[in-house]
Amino acid sequence: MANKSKVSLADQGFTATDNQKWNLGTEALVEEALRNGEGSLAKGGALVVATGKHTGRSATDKFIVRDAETENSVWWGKTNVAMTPENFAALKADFLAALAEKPKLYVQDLFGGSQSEYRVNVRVINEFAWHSQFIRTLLVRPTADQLADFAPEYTIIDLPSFRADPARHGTRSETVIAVNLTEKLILIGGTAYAGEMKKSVFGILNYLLPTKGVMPMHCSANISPEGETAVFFGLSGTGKTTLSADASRTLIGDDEHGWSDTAVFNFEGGCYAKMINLSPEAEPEIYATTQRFGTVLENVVMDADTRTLDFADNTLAENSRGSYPIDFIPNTSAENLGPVPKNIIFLTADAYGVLPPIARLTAEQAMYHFLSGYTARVAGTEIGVTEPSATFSTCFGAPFMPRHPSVYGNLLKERIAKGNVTCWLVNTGWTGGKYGVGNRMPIKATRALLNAALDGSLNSTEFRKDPNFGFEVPVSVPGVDTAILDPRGTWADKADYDATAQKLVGQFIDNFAQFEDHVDEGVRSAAPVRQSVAA
Ligand SMILES: Nc1ncnc2c1ncn2[C@@H]1O[C@H](COP(=O)(O)OP(=O)(O)O)[C@@H](O)[C@H]1O
Ligand SMILES: C=C(OP(=O)(O)O)C(=O)O
Ligand SMILES: [Mn+2]
Repeated sequence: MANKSKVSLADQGFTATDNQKWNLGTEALVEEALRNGEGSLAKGGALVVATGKHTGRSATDKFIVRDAETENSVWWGKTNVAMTPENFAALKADFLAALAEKPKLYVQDLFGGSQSEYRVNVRVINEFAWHSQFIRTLLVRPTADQLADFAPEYTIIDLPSFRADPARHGTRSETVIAVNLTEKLILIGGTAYAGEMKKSVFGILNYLLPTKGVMPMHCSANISPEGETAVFFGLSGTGKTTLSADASRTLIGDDEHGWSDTAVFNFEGGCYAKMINLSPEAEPEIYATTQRFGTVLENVVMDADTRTLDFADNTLAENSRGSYPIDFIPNTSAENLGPVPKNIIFLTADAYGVLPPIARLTAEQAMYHFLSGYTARVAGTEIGVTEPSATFSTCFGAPFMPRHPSVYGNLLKERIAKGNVTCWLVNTGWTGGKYGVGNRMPIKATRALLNAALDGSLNSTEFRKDPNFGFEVPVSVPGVDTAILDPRGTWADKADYDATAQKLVGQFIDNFAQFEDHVDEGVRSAAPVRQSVAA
């Protein structure tokens, strides 16, 4: 069969149908998906699919096998949850039995990582053609020559129809993402959310690269016309993908990067953008990707007759997504890298409306915020529930970081200490009051503030010190409504602002207790300050 690898599934010890589709390209995979009834075509040619129950990652169903390899190298706790080798063995046996039953399989041999010295060979075995299309879009596609002698190092078996058994497999539910770093095997079952696959590969690289002197980062990255790189850290929904796609800057990538001694490089070959309320005016580059063949749209609602897309419709998911090859964005780096960064941005979507839209951080404050990894989620979809809830996810990506946060933190510390980098905190969340009272920060305002920070012009303006957080906040920025720069001023009820700010300060301090012993006094004293607030 064309494109079949020199290492067969049988060579890997897997029993499988002969009906294997190896390294199919976009046209063949989309045709397969349509023929299998997995999805339909939208106006312009994008493939539209629905995932069913799981429309986002199942963070609480993810496990790492705890064995000699991982016992002392993984940071066990709430996010990295252990699976016993015995449970994994049972799960693997059941996965292989399920695999043997599939009438057809899609296999892709891909790279995790764009740079040859820092990448892993990943084989992904899929039940769905659209998943095969997704992962070959998101990972890096080998050339024909590279495929000819490709040997898989890590293997992902992705079977959405598999149902895990908590009694037999030690899982929490029927859904499972089980990572075995010794066997170099990842088993994904009971979910059709495609993002699990790409974030699993991210987890492998986050495990491996610190030992090679590379800092792996949950961030987007782009380059100014002058050749200066900026990286944008942030948890899901804070704006990495949105803000990194900017016609005036060259995109390196939207989600996963490594910072070596000489460069910031992409791990991936594609992007995965949020589609909810996507606006052609605010996000023209991303919108354009939805109107063409090769893009996969996950849980976007479409009119069956006209095939027009309705990005405002959240009936299938709030987390609707579009995946597309990186070169669907007009201005991208051909080498998938840029120089080491001049600016580091921490994006946070503060639903409390407490943080300013932009603040400049000292090196110690940057470490404090990196280890904290704050964002705030809106309270959910229940009517009348308007209280936001704080989320602290260390390194702005706890679910993907197998090692102790201090491993990643120390890599950042070394890099900041080399100098020549400015760190910023950017609130893409609420202004004019908390969620339910105020509004989401206009994308235009965020972009204008970022541009001023990144072109250096902001550095020469006047700053004030934030009384709660101690960082510096610009007083006025050309082209931006001065009023939004001071969040307290945007709140109708100042006492409510002060109380809400102090509530958030308290949550930061409580969360940071776990890191106190891992940082020096400088970072400890970069904490926000508790103040007595008049009742
Ligand atoms: N000021 C803002 N900055 C960035 N994104 C914003 C802003 N206001 C609203 N949004 C919306 O928030 C979402 C950010 O999502 P995305 O960029 O995909 O985040 P991430 O890549 O960090 O998960 C998008 O749907 C975007 O349209
Ligand atoms: C794909 C994801 O990443 P992000 O939301 O950060 O873009 C995800 O968290 O599932
Ligand atoms: Mn993203």
